[in-house]
Amino acid sequence: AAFLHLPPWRQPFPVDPTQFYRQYSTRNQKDVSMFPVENIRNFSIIAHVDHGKSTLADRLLEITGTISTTGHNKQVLDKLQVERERGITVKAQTASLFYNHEGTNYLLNLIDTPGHVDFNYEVSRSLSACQGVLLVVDANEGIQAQTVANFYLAFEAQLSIIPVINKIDLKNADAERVEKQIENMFDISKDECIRISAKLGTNVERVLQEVIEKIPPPDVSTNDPLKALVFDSTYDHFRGVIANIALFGGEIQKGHKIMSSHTKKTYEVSEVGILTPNEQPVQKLYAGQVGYLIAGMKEVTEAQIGDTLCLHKQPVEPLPGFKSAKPMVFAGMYPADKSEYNNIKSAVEKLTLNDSSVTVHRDSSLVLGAGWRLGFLGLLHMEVFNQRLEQEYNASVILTAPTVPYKAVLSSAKLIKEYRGEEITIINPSEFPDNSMVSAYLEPTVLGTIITPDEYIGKILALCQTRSAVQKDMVYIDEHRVMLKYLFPLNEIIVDFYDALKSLSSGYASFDYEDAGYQPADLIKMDILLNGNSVEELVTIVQKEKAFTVGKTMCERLKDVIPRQLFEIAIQAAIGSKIIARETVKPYRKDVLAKCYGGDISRKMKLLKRQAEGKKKLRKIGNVEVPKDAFISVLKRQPDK
Ligand SMILES: Nc1nc2c(ncn2[C@@H]2O[C@H](COP(=O)(O)OP(=O)(O)OP(=O)(O)O)[C@@H](O)[C@H]2O)c(=O)[nH]1
Repeated sequence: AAFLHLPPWRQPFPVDPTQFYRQYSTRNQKDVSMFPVENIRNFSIIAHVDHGKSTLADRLLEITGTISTTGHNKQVLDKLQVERERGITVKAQTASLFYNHEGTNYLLNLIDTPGHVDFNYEVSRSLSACQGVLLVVDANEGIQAQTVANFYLAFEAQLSIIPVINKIDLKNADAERVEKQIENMFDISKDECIRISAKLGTNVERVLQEVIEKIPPPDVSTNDPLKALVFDSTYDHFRGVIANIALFGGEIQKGHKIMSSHTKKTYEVSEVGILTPNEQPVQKLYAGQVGYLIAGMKEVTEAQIGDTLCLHKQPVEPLPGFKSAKPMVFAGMYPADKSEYNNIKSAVEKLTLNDSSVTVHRDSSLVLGAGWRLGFLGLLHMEVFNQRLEQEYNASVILTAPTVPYKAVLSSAKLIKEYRGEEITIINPSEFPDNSMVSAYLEPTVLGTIITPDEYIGKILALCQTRSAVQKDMVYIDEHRVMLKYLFPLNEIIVDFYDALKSLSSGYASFDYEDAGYQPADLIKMDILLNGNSVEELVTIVQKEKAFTVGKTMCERLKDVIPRQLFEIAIQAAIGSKIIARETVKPYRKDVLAKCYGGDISRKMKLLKRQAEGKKKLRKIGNVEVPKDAFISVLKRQPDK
């Protein structure tokens, strides 16, 4: 009561957020009007994978009383099941924190970001709603490839960067070395680094203070017309589309009639709120704040990420949208059971709303029926998407071997009716145009960054050479660590480059890449035949000079994954009508039941049942049965251990 004469934002903030809600809520609706723009900070945590973003986020949530300290809060912001299982953040999540600093109450909006290279796109999206970032670096591992990539994303977006050195509790922590790296690489004085242990909570409070002191408030005004950037959206089975928004002007509340600048469709707002990290309705959201909005958007395509929402009667100049994500890896997806087509179609639609970086084209295969050709940001992205389909939507699908988008320049486009343009993009190898129609092929390339302890350089150079990579740069970032830059054909790294790099460097080398455009390539189409039948899903585009090796490896791999059957199976790789490699799977010698001597019926039944279950996971090509997961395992250059 002693503070009641003070304006609301000068009042000491209760540590328990439930008190806050009691104090500032009317009929269960929270009120965030007590935070003028100058008391708002919007920031993100960026880091290399596993350097501790999620753990730091948990501590920040606890210190600010957003979540209780009693329960075990392990990576509260990682909500998806795949994220908990794989221990990686896939989908960026947002949380509003309340914090009192030197007598003033602040509203801090924390936007969690994924660390893996495939999800770089989510990082830049999160950054567009922020004015600053915490750049977290592991005190033991030091700067890694993704640290560099993330630093530049933040730097180019002109955000304030607060370097945080995490895990100082580790025995091998060497904060000083990491500070030197930061000074060297990013030109940030080592005095600016904060040394913390997110696990133990050491110095984490200091991080909050720096967020307030070093990151500027958003430069916006409530007096301007409403301008809300949709920076993320999720689909809820019961409530429809929930859009995450950052307000660049004006205010928004229930009942407002709003319009999408993109589609010009209008909606009535039914709820606005903040994320703590669960949805908490508020009466109004004000310029500078970050929160969510529900406005009766039912179609998954309505809440386009990057769209600007405004008042129906007050159209505004839309904010610059996001660079749309560019898919780097394509694969065919088919229902494992054809009758499931419609269920899977709706699951794919819902998942792509949450993950708009996936592109979807309808496709069909002779054997697998109707399906889709999907574009992903990378192989992990593809696996995560597949896993989410299975876990969240109970959908069972067959994924074909991943490929990159090649281009072909047609020599006489006018003569080929199907292709109107001179240059076509091929996202499906089975549609690869014949060499006789093409004057040049082009393949996508990436500029890769590898950071490694110098003892592994020899092995890494050799690996890069086998991947047709061209060295662009090599610098020492401290006495023992080297940063290498290579230009790779994208195709050479999508499947297993990262695994190979990790295993030859005992896990110490890190890798990140960015798009580097197209380059001419000498390409050719290779078929895989099983007893003379071409397997559409295994058609591969290869560099001419590598055709023989790739064909041989694929045949050998297939031999390992195709079970013996009643007859001999010939596995062949062919270019046109020329066979370039062959392996043979010998037929069964014994009947599985021979061992049972006709006596034990229950044992016989068990064997037959096991066989029948095995069959379900097989699919027929001609007369040959192939396990469904064969496609990915065949394309890997190194078999799974
Ligand atoms: N010893 C120690 N371990 C930590 C600390 N902070 C995080 N860790 C551990 O490091 C691992 C990775 O932490 P996360 O918070 O999941 O890392 P992340 O950066 O969010 O990882 P991604 O979401 O995969 O990008 C976990 O096992 C944490 O328990 C710390 O301060 N000290």
